[in-house]
Amino acid sequence: MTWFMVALVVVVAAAGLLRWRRPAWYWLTFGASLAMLRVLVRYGSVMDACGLTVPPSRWRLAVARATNRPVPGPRAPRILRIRPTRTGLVLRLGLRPGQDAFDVAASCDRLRHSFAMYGVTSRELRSGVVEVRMTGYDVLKRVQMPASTDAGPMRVPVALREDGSVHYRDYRAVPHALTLGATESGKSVYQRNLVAGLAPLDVALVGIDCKQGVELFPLARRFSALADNPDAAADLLDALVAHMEDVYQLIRAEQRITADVPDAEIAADIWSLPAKLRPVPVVVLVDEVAELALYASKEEEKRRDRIITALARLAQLGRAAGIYLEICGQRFGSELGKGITMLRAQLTGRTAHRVNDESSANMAFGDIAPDAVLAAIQIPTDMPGVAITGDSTGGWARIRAPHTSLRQAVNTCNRHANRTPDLPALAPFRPVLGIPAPADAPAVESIPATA
Ligand SMILES: Nc1ncnc2c1ncn2[C@@H]1O[C@H](COP(=O)(O)OP(=O)(O)OP(=O)(O)O)[C@@H](O)[C@H]1O
Repeated sequence: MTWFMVALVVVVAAAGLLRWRRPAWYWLTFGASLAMLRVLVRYGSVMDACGLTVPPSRWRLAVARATNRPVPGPRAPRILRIRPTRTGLVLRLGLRPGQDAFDVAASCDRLRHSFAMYGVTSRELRSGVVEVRMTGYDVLKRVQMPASTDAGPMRVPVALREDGSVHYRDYRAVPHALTLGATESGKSVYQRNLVAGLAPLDVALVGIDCKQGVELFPLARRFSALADNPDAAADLLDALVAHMEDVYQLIRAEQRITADVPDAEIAADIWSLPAKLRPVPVVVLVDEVAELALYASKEEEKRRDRIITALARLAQLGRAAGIYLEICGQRFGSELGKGITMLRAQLTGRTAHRVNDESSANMAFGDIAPDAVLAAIQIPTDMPGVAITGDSTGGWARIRAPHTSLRQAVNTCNRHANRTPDLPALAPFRPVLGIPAPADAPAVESIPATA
């Protein structure tokens, strides 16, 4: 038995050294320490080969000459810290004079091959310090979120980034977001992860699901208001605008500005109100947004204008009142009529799942991160759930949400049903719980008689 264990350890370690395919379990057992050894042993020569070294400084040359010692070699960035993680390694490098973060970013692919890692990415932490993240295997193939994450009051972990770090949806940093993707690209699973992440928090969930409620109604126990058709959605959005105005009145009443109130204590949004007075924040999830913007008659056109105006007002003014928009759809461009591009401009967070054409990717990233457009159209069809996420800083990353089934999301919502707040303004839209009446089966045409 002992010999068998020794042989197993040797074979697995050899697999790592010989660069065979390394799955996640391999990485967790041996990979991290072997990779750390490999990086430390080869660091100087790899950096030199990748063009990440600088010639020795003048004073070092002078000291060598004065002391009659050999000429010092080129110098690589200093390793400030090396840390093994669940998915790979994180290196913190101190740049030498003359180097910049772009040099390291441009060499990531060379570093990946040289250190035999699956992926290497870099980002500047502060002037002169760059963080290089290395992953040992494809972390997006089968997403496993870490057991502990850095969640916050309005910050939920929703996906894993390709560099192994957790992708958060932080409503206070990025209040409104747009999620696009072709059919079967993984939008609903992403939205389900969001709902499951928000369910345990002190937040009201409001849903508009124009697929007749099939995605959001099973999660109804955790929702304070739901609408499953454009008529109900128009009324619900008007009620939300009225709620927003009430919250603003409350903030005004609490400001009580006098000469002796320090600037920092003047409330300008719900988060600066005392906790006992603070209205509960509201996250509005809209699935298949294009359905709200389509119309076939004059009446429907009026309803459409009402919906888009209310959404634009919530996007413009909602943040301070604690109302956050999460809009999902297949396309969201100017062909949906007036007001759409104005509304889109307010949606800071952008996520694009697989899209069928460049113009759909442009709707998500054309105005903020043009190089993310190419990445979005390259997502393969056999990887549903993989998405590109970007923000107004121009940065973007490849992410994938863990596969959460509808059953798991329903269980999470039911477990936290007692947290569902009652919002008087939205009371008429509170979902009625119970088993819905069976729907009539679609009529089947009789088979024509044949001779
Ligand atoms: N993160 C993921 N990991 C693994 N599989 C996924 C992931 N996301 C989605 N899928 C799979 O992809 C398929 C489509 O997902 P989903 O229903 O979320 O797509 P969609 O974009 O909402 O499609 P539609 O617009 O037609 O409703 C599902 O079978 C789902 O199991």
